[in-house]
Amino acid sequence: MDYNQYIEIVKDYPKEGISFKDITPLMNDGKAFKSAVDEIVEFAKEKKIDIVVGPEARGFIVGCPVSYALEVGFAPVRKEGKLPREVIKVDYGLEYGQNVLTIHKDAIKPGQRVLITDDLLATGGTIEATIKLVEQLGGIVVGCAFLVELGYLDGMEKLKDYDVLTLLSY
Ligand SMILES: O=P(O)(O)OC[C@H]1O[C@H](OP(=O)(O)OP(=O)(O)O)[C@H](O)[C@@H]1O
Ligand SMILES: Nc1ncnc2[nH]cnc12
Repeated sequence: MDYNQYIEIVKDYPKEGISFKDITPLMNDGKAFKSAVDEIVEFAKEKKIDIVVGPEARGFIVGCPVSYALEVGFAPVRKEGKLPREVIKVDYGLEYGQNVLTIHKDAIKPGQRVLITDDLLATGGTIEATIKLVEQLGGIVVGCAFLVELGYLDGMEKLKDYDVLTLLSY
């Protein structure tokens, strides 16, 4: 499916100079959303995934239906201060800021095969931080899947050693 028509581009949001790719129209359309989730599930099917990991907040939207379809669990990666039990954390930068991501220490067992999902790959700061968290816990990242990739930024460079699926590129 061509997902291009389901992405709204918003100029200068959230900061001047940023061309924001709004994925909410894609989620609003049942057929397009299902098709996108199905493509990620197909990508993941042969990888023997044990658990899906997604970063807050839009990574949850993509990751949860994928984990449901694969019949595996989902582990949330959240911004600092949001997870209630013992966490490990990583600092990271993104297209419009700086932040800290965390994961519960017991979210992933050593040796588990992990699929990471997010809505969009921009600078790659978020995915890089998420990979670090998973690998620090002993997880094996066997795939990363995104709805959208911003090819004019160098996020993909950070994923050279990983198997990556993106459904739409700008
Ligand atoms: O490749 P990067 O430069 O790291 O950018 C991509 C990330 O930025 C957005 O999340 P954001 O941190 O804005 O949070 P949100 O999902 O809560 O809106 C998006 O959902 C990705 O996770
Ligand atoms: N340009 C962009 N559009 C939507 N989400 C983003 N996350 C980081 N950069 C983004």
